[in-house]
Amino acid sequence: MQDAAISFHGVTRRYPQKGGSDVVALQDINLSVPQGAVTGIIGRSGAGKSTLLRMVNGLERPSAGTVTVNGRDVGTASGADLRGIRREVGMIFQHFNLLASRTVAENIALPLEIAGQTNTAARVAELIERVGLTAQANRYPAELSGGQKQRVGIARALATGPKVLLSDEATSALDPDTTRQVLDLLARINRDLGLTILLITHEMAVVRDICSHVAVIENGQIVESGETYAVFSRPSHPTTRSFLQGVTGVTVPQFVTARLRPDAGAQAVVQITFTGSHATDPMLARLTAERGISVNILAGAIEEIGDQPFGSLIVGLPADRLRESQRFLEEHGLLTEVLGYVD
Ligand SMILES: Nc1ncnc2c1ncn2[C@@H]1O[C@H](COP(=O)(O)OP(=O)(O)OP(=O)(O)O)[C@@H](O)[C@H]1O
Repeated sequence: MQDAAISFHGVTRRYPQKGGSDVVALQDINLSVPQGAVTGIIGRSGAGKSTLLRMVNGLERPSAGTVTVNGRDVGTASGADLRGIRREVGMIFQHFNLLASRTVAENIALPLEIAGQTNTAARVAELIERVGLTAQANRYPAELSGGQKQRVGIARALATGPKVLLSDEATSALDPDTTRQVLDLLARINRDLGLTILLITHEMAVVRDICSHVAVIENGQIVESGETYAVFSRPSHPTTRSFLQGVTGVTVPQFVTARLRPDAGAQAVVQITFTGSHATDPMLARLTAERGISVNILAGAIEEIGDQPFGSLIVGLPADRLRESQRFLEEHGLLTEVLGYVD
């Protein structure tokens, strides 16, 4: 097992309210963020994501429980200890938080200056090159696109050589193409520097694209967590299922949904999910060849999730052979879910 870079043990955060009961932002959070992985925390607005993230660099303190970063307790750290932890934890933000009066290079140099370094030029140049902004080094934030601003944010977060990078909805203000480029950059940094990344998002597509691990948070509690492909292929909580709708690349075609019924019909419409080594197995062909069951493929997609092939097919199967087909497919490592029936 990988070591945990960040651990939450029984973490609760209450906000006292004047003349009322406390707001419980987080309740008994237990979570292990693996070293060197990209982990996503996904949840709706108000679920507790920001509170959770801000505990990792000590901007928030637990009301109960402990948060450790590389084995050091953040919740009780102060002074030099807390500064030491913060140097190991970089952070990027949805609205970039750049200083408008400083150029790209000067923004990136800022954390180095704060750390007391004077000869920053070579380090800044290296960071600028890493994020692909060499041509923009002397521009001001107002002269940059959103994606370029976030690249500056990333370079600035990396300046002091952190071991952990926190991302607070870093792509939420960006268009899909730019989002893709920024996520690619984060994935590359994770690979090249072995940096642990913990990100919060409300978009499952972000999790699909770069997270090897995911935790789903709702009402201050983690309702599901694990390796991304495992959670995607077997979501157990309704919130996870609703986040997954539309991001696994396959939806029931309109001509089928229009006729879909929840009860009986001649054909069962079944979603088949396959992951890892099963992705390329020709199981449907075998279902036909070995059992004489005809399979009507309605939609399908294969993508890569958490570095694993992840496929999803929607097929029609004869309703009177449904049980047998499901058993055959499940025995061979595929997951099946009946979506409804058509005549
Ligand atoms: N300083 C505070 N005082 C009182 N309540 C707070 C405070 N900060 C957060 N909360 C409450 O704690 C809960 C969790 O908030 P948090 O900001 O962590 O959620 P979130 O998932 O990050 O939401 P969003 O995506 O909208 O930022 C919410 O009910 C929020 O109103």
